[in-house]
Amino acid sequence: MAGNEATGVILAGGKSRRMGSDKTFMEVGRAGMIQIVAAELQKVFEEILIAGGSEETGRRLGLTVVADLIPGGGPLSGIHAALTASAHDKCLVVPCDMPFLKAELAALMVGLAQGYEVAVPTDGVYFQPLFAVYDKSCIKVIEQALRAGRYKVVDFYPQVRVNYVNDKLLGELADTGRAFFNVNTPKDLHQARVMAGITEKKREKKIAENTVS
Ligand SMILES: Nc1nc2c(ncn2[C@@H]2O[C@H](COP(=O)(O)OP(=O)(O)OP(=O)(O)O)[C@@H](O)[C@H]2O)c(=O)[nH]1
Ligand SMILES: [Mg+2]
Repeated sequence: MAGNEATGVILAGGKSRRMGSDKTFMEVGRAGMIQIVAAELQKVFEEILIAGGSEETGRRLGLTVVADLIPGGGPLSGIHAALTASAHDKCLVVPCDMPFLKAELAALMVGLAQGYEVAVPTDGVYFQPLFAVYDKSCIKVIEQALRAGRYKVVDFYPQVRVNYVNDKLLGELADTGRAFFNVNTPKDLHQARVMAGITEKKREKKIAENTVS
């Protein structure tokens, strides 16, 4: 899978307000969400950075944590810091609370970002700015947005070259509803655990039936 020419970034500098306590390592299936996300990205990226969060998170994962350089802008601050620190020009940015994301989709997005400054999935109405690829050439524009208090990630898109990727294209590779499922509330966490459990049971059934090895 093509990913060697890009850096994987996991955003982890949030306050988990809706969850009520730090959601980073909350378990879905067999591991903490950020551990699942890191393991999936490791299939594609040699360099993975954690944007925001504690040094302890980095130690537990064996990954480098980069602190927000212009704090207070939410995920946009994390994207900015990661682009500044990454070894590669392009960063595939994901949140720590997307436990069913797929490496195949990450690799596809990196490929679709070639020749663009941003590649973002869209259904024509909504964007997935936190499953998107950003180029270092966005740093200046993002910095201006942060300094002006324009924190909504998609707001800087009109200023750069964006590949708006029809999410039907991603849907050919994986169930995007599942892959982009985002755990924000205790209810979402419960649902994610149910989703993980169902799959696990299906897998065990398949193993029992000898249809997978
Ligand atoms: N580096 C960095 N990451 C952030 C920041 N704010 C949010 N994130 C991350 O961005 C991703 C999406 O944010 P949310 O799902 O809203 O997470 P959150 O901000 O912890 O949750 P709420 O407080 O409930 O909004 C998560 O992976 C967060 O950890 C920030 O200020 N800096
Ligand atoms: Mg979220």
